[in-house]
Amino acid sequence: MAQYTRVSGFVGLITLQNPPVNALSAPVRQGIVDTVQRALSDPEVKSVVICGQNGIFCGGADIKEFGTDMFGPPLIPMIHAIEAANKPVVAAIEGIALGGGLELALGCHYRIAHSKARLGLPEVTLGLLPAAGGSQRLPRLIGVPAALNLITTGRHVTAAEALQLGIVDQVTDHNTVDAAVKFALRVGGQSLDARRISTYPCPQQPDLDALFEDVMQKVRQSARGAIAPVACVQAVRAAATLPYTQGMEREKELMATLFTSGQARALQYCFFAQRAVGRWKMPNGARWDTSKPRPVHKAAVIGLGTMGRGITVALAQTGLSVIAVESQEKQLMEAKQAVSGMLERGAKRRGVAPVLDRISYSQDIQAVADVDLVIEAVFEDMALKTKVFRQLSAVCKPGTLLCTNTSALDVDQLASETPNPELVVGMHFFAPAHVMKLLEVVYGSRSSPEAVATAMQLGKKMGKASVAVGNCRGFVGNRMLKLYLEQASFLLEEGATPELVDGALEEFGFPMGVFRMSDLSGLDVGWRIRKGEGLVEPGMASGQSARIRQGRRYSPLGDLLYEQGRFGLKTSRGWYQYDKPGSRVARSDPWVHSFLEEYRARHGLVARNIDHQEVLERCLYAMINEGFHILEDGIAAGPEDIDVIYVFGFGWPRHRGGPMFYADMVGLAKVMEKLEHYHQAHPDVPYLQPSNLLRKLVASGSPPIHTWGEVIKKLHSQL
Ligand SMILES: CCCCCCCC/C=C\C/C=C/C(=O)SCCNC(=O)CCNC(=O)[C@H](O)C(C)(C)COP(=O)(O)OP(=O)(O)OC[C@H]1O[C@@H](n2cnc3c(N)ncnc32)[C@H](O)[C@@H]1OP(=O)(O)O
Repeated sequence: MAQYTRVSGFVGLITLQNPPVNALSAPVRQGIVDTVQRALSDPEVKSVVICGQNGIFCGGADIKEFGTDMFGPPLIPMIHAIEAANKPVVAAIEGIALGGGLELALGCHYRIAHSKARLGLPEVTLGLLPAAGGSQRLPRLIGVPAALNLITTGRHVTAAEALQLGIVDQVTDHNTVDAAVKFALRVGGQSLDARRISTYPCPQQPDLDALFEDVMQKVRQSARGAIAPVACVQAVRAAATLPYTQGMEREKELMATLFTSGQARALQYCFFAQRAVGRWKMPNGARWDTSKPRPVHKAAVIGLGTMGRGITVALAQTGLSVIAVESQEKQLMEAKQAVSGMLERGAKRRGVAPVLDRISYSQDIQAVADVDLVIEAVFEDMALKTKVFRQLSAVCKPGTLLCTNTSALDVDQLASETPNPELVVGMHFFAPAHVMKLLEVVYGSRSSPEAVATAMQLGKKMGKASVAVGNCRGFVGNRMLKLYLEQASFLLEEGATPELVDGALEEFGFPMGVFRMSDLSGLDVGWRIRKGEGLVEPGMASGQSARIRQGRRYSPLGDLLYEQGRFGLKTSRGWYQYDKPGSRVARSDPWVHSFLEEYRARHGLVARNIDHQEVLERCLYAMINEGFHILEDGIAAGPEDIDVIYVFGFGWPRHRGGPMFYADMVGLAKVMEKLEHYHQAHPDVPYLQPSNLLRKLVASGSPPIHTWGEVIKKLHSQL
């Protein structure tokens, strides 16, 4: 919908009306076409202003329309008609002008933005390109390098940067629509010959071929297999080398490939999944819209190891007062220095002042007496955490929320150590906690809806994708990861090398393969977790029972490397070798290859050829199958929760949507059949057996992912 009014006697004012972001749905496009026509045919009207209602210009094409039978007037002719108009059209940009919204503004003859507005062409993040002329107009307006930067990254720019780049003509701190109307009155009747961007030649660029070659190489490298960034470069190249009409043809051609691609579907799914996880619900019926979060002004962090330091930084950067507690003096001093460094570097990057004075440090847990929320981040040991929770219960004011940053331990057990278990939740951050965008908010069986709502809201304020999950060993992320890691080790036993496994996973789109990741996080970390699970005993790694533990297949390879002091990056030896401790450049290590050969010989294992496909199927399908168990158990409320966790916390390539979306894309029947095949080949790996839910979904004809909830509900009602 678009409203039309005549203002100041001579200006036709068109207001886009489609809350919340005035997306260009079919009725909005129809409204624009009709109102522009009306303004142009009214002899009293000398100029036109286009704005959006509620202080928002336009959030772009309506993403919900993609993948449906689109009707209504198409964007390109609509924007052409505006550009071709014989009366000046001014875009009054408040709030946002994104995607098709900015393309609409680029079709106008002038653009005036409010100083707080943000502009951008984020189509690439949805697996698309700015195909309503944006890829052809923007380079003509601001030059090839700047346009390439904006279009291939999808980043938003401030009004100030937009003015500097030449995207907007004027920035105002006052009422943007009033400023635009005034401007429109002034330019009414002036020639528009120099105002139609499509008629501009693209600004000359020395050595265009070298520029595009360089950009293409960089884009391909960072895209990790995503096709949209590459298509964006190709479209801008068309703008730089072809006349406008031919450039538009190329834009259309490239868009046609992207529009129906699986990657675009995956990225658009991620967009909505990211928003859906905010609408959390618990199995007991508590939900986001009926649970009120408590205000949190002052927080405490207990334990200043790597995680505690990152959490302290994240809280302080969110504007909270933080009390950081560490009982060991030396550790406290080191932490203070490290936290200050992180805050200073972060502030420098963002061009703001560091917030060092928001944090006070103490060795004494009594210092947390008046905080609203505590995040415990001590060593991953139940006895130690229990002790801390008992102390906190004695020290904190009534009603303080007690959160644990455990990555796997039982939140209910910790809650049972306190007189108010309803105030206990898990807040599972991912390292480095001030950088990584994921937070698992773990509710226990007695966590109150208010406690969950508070942790979720705090996570959102910290800029994290926060996902509410149930309590079980490893929660969602680590529970699935365990099987992925195990399969990777089994593949080494069967004949693969770390390079082969990592190569397959990196080709799939992970930023690093499982063994490079293990070297980075430290083989000692994995060893300690397995020890905590009773899987590791000294000497056991090479004994008779080495490859069967707790009644099922086990690979002691990681333990053997640990016993050799190969902890990964920190010791410059792990699954790979590194030039020096901390170096990130992984080089193949012949020692590891001989070690694997000797290991196989010792255990009578015959190496066979393993290809990339098997690596992907074994590692990913095992993890996906566990995802179905998690849904069945009600630990995650829906597949979106699992997918957001994997995309934001585990480097799952966003253009593949997350593990559960990927399973849907591959086909549930195929995933099930492969799991059955691998389970038959490895009967000592029980988790390769397809889950009930997967079987049920396949039996119901593999319904699309957004309807799995109904099958899950039915399954629960039968239990
Ligand atoms: C064969 C070829 C066929 C060719 C067909 C051609 C058609 C296309 C032609 C041209 C290309 C143009 C493409 C585009 O424009 S793609 C869209 C580009 N725009 C964006 O990517 C913006 C996406 N939105 C955001 O980034 C943010 O939502 C925000 C910054 C606008 C606002 O952020 P915030 O205030 O944090 O609110 P939410 O993110 O929570 O959003 C609120 C609510 O609004 C929904 N929403 C947002 N943007 C859109 C949109 N563009 N379309 C539909 N819905 C949108 C969002 O989903 C939230 O709702 P909820 O999911 O129900 O919570």
